[in-house]
Parts: sequence; C-alpha cells; structure tokens
Amino acid sequence: MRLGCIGDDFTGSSDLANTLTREGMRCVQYVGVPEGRADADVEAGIVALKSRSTPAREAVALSLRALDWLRDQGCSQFLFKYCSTFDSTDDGNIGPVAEALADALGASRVIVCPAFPATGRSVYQGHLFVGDKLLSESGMQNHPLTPMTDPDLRRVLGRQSRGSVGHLPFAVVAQGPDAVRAQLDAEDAKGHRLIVADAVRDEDLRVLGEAAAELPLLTGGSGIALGLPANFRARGELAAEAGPWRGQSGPAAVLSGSCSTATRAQVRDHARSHPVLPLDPDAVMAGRTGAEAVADWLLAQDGVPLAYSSADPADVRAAQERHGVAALAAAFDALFAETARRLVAGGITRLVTAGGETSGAVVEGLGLTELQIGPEIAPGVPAIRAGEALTLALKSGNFGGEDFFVRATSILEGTV
Ligand SMILES: Nc1ncnc2c1ncn2[C@@H]1O[C@H](COP(=O)(O)OP(=O)(O)OP(=O)(O)O)[C@@H](O)[C@H]1O
Ligand SMILES: O=C(O)[C@@H](O)C(=O)CO
Repeated sequence: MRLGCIGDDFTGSSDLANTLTREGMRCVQYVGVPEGRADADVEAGIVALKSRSTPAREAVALSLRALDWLRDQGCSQFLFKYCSTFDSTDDGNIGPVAEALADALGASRVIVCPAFPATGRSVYQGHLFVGDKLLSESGMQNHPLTPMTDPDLRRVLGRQSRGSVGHLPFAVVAQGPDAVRAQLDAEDAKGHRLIVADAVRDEDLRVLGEAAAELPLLTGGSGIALGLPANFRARGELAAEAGPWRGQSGPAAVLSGSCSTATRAQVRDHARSHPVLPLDPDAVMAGRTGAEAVADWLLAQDGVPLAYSSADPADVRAAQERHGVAALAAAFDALFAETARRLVAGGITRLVTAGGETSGAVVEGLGLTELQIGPEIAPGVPAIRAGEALTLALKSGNFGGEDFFVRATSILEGTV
C-alpha cells in the first residue's frame, strides 16, 4: 500500500476512493480500522471512520489507530479526508485530528484544502465557497450538528487548533508547484504548521498534489487527492491498470434518510416513475412502521423501489421537537440497518443509500468490512462491490443529479 487515507465518514470516504480510482490507483475502502493485513495489490487504502461529529478526543484516538494500521501496511504518504464543506465545530474535529496526525508523523507544511470544484466547493483568499455563496450563506450555517457560520477557514481552523494557521494564496498556486513549495517553506518558517490552501479549479488541486509529492501528510476534501496518484506513477510505484468493474444483475432497492435539498429532489424525481414508500417519523417512533414491513414491501416491488424518510426542513424540525434529535436519529439508523439486512437476505444485489449517517448505519448493519471501488456514478460517488453478489452506491446528501437513483442502479448493473 502506498497512500494511506483516513476518512471522517463513510460516504465521504467513498468520495475519496472514487477520485483515487478514477486517477488510476487500486483502492479499497475499509469499514473502521481493519484487524488483519491488506491485500498486497491495494495501492490506496481508505479507513472510513464515523468521527466527524464524535467528541474530539475520540476522533483523535480513532484516527491515530487508523494511522498505525496504515503505517503497518507500508504507506509512505497519508491523507486525512473531511467534508468539502469543512463540517466541524470550534471544538473540532478537523484541527485536533490534523495536529495529532502531524505530531505522529513529524509532519510540517500540512495542506488544508476542502476544495471540490466538480461540486462547486472552492477556496479563495482563505474563504470557502459553495457555488457563488460563502459557506456561511450556503445553508451550511443551519446544519444541525456542525453549523458553519464563518467562511474564513483560517479563523475556523485557528479556533480548533493548538498551533497557528498559515495561508497559501491563489496567486501562488497559479504559478505552479515550485512557487507552492517555496510558499509552504515560508509559512513553515513563520511557525505555521496547518496551511489553508486556495484552489478553485481541478488544475489548482493537481498543482498542490504535485508540490506535495514528498510531504507525509495532506488534509482536505477528495479534491486534494487529484494530483497524488501521478506522483506515485512517476516513481513507478503503481500497477499499469486498475481491475475492471464487474456489473451485478438482480433486484435493486434504494434507502434514503438524507433530508438534503439534492436528495429531496432525487426522491421527487424518482417517485414519478418508480414505486416509493414514505417513512413517517411518528409511525417509526411508535413502532407502527418496522424493518420487516419496509423490507417486505421493497422486495415485492418491480423496478427500482425506494423507501425514504427524507423530509423538508420544517417537518424535520417538528419531528425532532416531538421525539428528540438523538432518539429519532437512532430509530432511523436502526430501521435502515435492519431493513438493509432483510433486503440482502431477501436477494437484493444492488443497494443504493442516500445520506452519510444512513449509509454508515447500513454498511455497519450489513457487517461489511471491505469495499472494492468501481466506476464513478456522479462526482463524489463511486459504484462499490461489497461481496460476491452485492453492490452498493453510498451517496452523500448533497451529491448527484435528479436521476441519481436510476443511474446508480444501472451503473451497478454494468449497463451504463
Ligand atoms: N423525516 C425525518 N424527520 C426527522 N429526522 C430525519 C428524518 N429523516 C431522516 N432524519 C434524520 O436526518 C439525518 C440524515 O442524515 P444523513 O447523514 O443520512 O443525511 P445527510 O445529512 O443529508 O447526508 P450527508 O451527511 O452525506 O450530508 C439522520 O440523522 C436521520 O435520522
Ligand atoms: O466532501 C464531501 O462533500 C463529501 O465527501 C462528504 O464528506 C459529505 O459528507
């Protein structure tokens, strides 16, 4: 294994795996820190954690365990993947985890860059934008767990970190890798270890990747990985070709717990021509809707059936007030996990999930440990093989076009 990655959630980790696979590295996503050794042909290993919103101390401890395992597999470079909208609070977890990994690796000049231009996230003058809006005006200021009210990443990170934070401006990135290396040295000389890097285009991310060829640690969204495979290839450290994708025939189903704008549009679009089953939070909490009934309904449908709890923000808030945020989240996680187990036992071979928490609950519920990465379904979402007869697509809330669910099942089948 050459590149060792630590992702702070499951869908975000598959986003990173998608980028690395597309750029030609043989990639495996591990669910949590694995016990045994990785297969010898894995070039990039991604340990997917659920550490985005846990207390910082837990996130640090888990990330260090993941780092130890990745070091044991022989990796020469490490990447900490967090969300392209920098989801975190003033208590962490991005700063504390980045600093702990840097301590363990003796790393200086640690790039911090959540830019992901294909999905509209760019960093300019140290500020994070979503499309043409500052992060703090993008809707992310209302996120229930990690509200992002300050778009200046240098300040956000400064509040989470022990050390001071530097900046690598766009004007320097635009001059290419030599200028970037010189600026990283200059920031290091000023005592800044974490350095927020501007990037607005994929080519900026490739410049950063090239400049970082010898750095032990990078941090960012999946975009920061764009330029890394070329460094390993230039050193003759990659196999010539990634393994081919093997499509999977058989019945499909979709489970959606994401309430994001993008997912709600996908659910509406899907409902026009496929069977859909809404899951009412009150019925779930009262035990009137259970996994057995949901799975039986899905298994009895033709086409690409969908069960969803996705609801608009006002309904979500009202349900949370009635039942409590944590209790509701736990009930939906348990429902989706058990439904997924019953679907796979009932013969589903193509399973699509929407939402980071929801996908995490499903992957853990199914007891999966290793995910093989296939072709891209949409920016940030790959096709995944999870077993001899099981394929998956794990979609982050905000990703994918309106026809995502059908497109995903077609790509999993190998017909697109
Ligand atoms: N109808 C609903 N009412 C209240 N809460 C809901 C409802 N449906 C889902 N939820 C909760 O909303 C959350 C959805 O989180 P999830 O991470 O799956 O999606 P997301 O936030 O859109 O995705 P991502 O993390 O990838 O951006 C879960 O905690 C779930 O329990
Ligand atoms: O970076 C992103 O936006 C995604 O991979 C993600 O982590 C969303 O939860």
